[in-house]
Amino acid sequence: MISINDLHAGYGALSVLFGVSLHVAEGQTLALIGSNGAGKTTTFSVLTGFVKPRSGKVTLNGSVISGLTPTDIVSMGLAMVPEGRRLFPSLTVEENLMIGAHCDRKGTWDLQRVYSVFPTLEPLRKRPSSSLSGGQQQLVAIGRALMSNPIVLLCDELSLGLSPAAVDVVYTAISRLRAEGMTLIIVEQDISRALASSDIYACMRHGGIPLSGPSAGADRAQISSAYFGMD
Ligand SMILES: Nc1ncnc2c1ncn2[C@@H]1O[C@H](COP(=O)(O)OP(=O)(O)OP(=O)(O)O)[C@@H](O)[C@H]1O
Repeated sequence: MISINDLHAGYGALSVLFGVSLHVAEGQTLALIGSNGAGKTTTFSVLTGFVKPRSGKVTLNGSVISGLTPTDIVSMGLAMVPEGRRLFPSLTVEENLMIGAHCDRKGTWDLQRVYSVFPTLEPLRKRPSSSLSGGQQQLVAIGRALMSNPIVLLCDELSLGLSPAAVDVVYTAISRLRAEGMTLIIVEQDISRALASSDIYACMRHGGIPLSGPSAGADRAQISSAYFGMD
């Protein structure tokens, strides 16, 4: 479904990614975990076309997407829920959702399907997004990304700044999407939450992936060692 092969990337003189390779099969959820500065956001920036890789290749459903523009990458079927949600506060829920549909990619996601998967949004559809709770706003941000009919959805730190109750709401939404067969890559700092919400995990450190594997039965101590760089 999505394959990332030996990706190297950075900013000017700074090298950040040193040979990142990941593969996510159709319907799988990958949790990308790692401490601050490990390179998770940079990986997402390369996947979405905002940072050009220095070398390496990303393929989506067999087509090379690395090096394409962000607009072309969305059209090819890769969408992202950005850290901090980035909704238009004065626009209504429905207007925010419709922004995701502008790429005109054909598929089964439309307003009706978003409301059926996230039923709490429908009664709020005429409300400005700024009047919603943090958890509800995160659902709008996820719904907006779905409106582009992605093959793969990237979610960057969905729980950041949310109350524990709101985080539960958001991860219930993620489990619904998994049940719908969506292919997901989530960045999540909470290791327990990340493992509980994914099929496979990859632990990132210093721009590489020292540890990866199935989430079920993953060795927490080994992950903590890779996460914090302990031997
Ligand atoms: N736009 C940028 N320009 C220059 N350096 C950057 C830029 N964005 C990130 N970096 C640097 O790249 C490295 C990796 O950062 P990145 O944001 O990818 O890590 P991260 O794992 O997502 O961490 P965090 O959880 O803090 O977002 C860090 O050293 C960071 O300072």
